[in-house]
Amino acid sequence: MPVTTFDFPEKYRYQTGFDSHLESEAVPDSLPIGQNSPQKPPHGLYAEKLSGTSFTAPRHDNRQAWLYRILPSCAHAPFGPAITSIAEKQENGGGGENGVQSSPKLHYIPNQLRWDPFDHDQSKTLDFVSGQRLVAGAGDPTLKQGIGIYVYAAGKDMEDRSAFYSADGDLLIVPQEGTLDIRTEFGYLLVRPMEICVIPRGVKYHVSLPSGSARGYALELYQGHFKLPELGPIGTNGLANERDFQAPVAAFDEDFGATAQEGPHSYTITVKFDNTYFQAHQSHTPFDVVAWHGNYYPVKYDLGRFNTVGTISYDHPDPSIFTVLTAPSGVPGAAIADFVIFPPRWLVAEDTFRPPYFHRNTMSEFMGLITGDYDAKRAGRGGFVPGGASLHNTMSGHGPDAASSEGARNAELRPAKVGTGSCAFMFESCAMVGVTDWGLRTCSKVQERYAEESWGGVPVHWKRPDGVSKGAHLLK
Ligand SMILES: O=C(O)Cc1cc(O)ccc1O
Ligand SMILES: [Fe+2]
Repeated sequence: MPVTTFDFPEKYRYQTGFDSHLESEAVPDSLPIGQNSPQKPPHGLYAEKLSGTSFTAPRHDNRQAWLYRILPSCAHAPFGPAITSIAEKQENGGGGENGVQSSPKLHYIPNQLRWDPFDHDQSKTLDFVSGQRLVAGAGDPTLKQGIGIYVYAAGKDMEDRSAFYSADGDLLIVPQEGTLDIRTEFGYLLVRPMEICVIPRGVKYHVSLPSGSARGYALELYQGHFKLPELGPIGTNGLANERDFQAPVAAFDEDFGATAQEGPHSYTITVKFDNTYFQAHQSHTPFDVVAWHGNYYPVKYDLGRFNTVGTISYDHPDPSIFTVLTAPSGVPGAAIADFVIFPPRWLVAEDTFRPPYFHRNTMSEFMGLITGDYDAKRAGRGGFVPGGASLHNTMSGHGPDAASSEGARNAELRPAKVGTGSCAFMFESCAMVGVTDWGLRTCSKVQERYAEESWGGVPVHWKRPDGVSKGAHLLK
């Protein structure tokens, strides 16, 4: 059989909508009309359903897609152990045998943590999958509960004729440097810094790097799916609008033999399954979906389109007003993962301490910086820097550092634009977040004096109304 690649000039043309029911066909009349499973689907295609929720999930949660493809996904040789487990990949020495639970050990610690920028892949030996490192997480993918927080650094494309999928969850990718050219079963997504994308659980993809290297952050959702936050009194528009989410259009290759196992080339399919990597081979391309429809599909979003709202009177609103996407935990109002951004915005609040307030939170806050700097944190070397991160875990006190706090107390409160040319983000979770050995030690990026340098110098301003100070300095 000849190997051809259809040349799709519209490779990066998208259709729009978040959790919409979309459909796309790369060849006209490939989608059956009025039914999903005709006796013989059009053009000799196979119909295959991809279920992102149980069949019986309530309508507003239900996520399913129908794929019309040249060969069904089941036609592959058995999976065997691949690179090993996440634990081994991270040089933790953890065991990762075929089928053995091998999530890395997580350290739950109350200290505030901040990381210098994570290393690039200078060696050019890591691709988007092998270049991922689990920094922190909570829960367990086998129970479909919790999250994994990753950083990635890649210096090469994934191998030709390879694809990856995660059975563990949906992956929210936040590129910090370098463009990701993501070929998915549903079509292509080009994702650049200041854009994000979500690849749903089970969707196969291949990542190449047009810019040669890439670095960024990712959050894997072991439970449920991201939604747009409720808008409440904000009304019908605002924050991230549905129409700004972009989904691929169908695109496919033809590379197969007369039967599923007689193709001319071998494709490697890698799956992350309970944080353990398995590989299987098949002799037909996994990117053979000619048409699809449904509401379970990968999507990208340009953070520059976020419609930021804030106070126009006084006080510092909670950062929940900056929520781009939220993944419910099951407890009303408590997210297992919120994705929150801090975009450029005007601050106009009167008689207000304008930076993020001093804070202890039952939710844990993992922050990263895509570009620029974050108000209330020291920028530059040793500070909160693009490509670095911080974690303020459940009930761990944090807030503006001493210099920012003093500056804000004394600032003249004119309207001021903050965050120009910058974007920080937060993965906020109702779970207590544990840190991996890699995150605590192996990466060697933890700033040992973060808390001391940030808050050790916070001055006492307390004045007793009676004018008598009992400060220790007076007792000496
Ligand atoms: O800790 C942080 O920097 C995140 C944050 C920002 C904000 O504006 C208010 C509260 C909060 O936790
Ligand atoms: Fe906070």
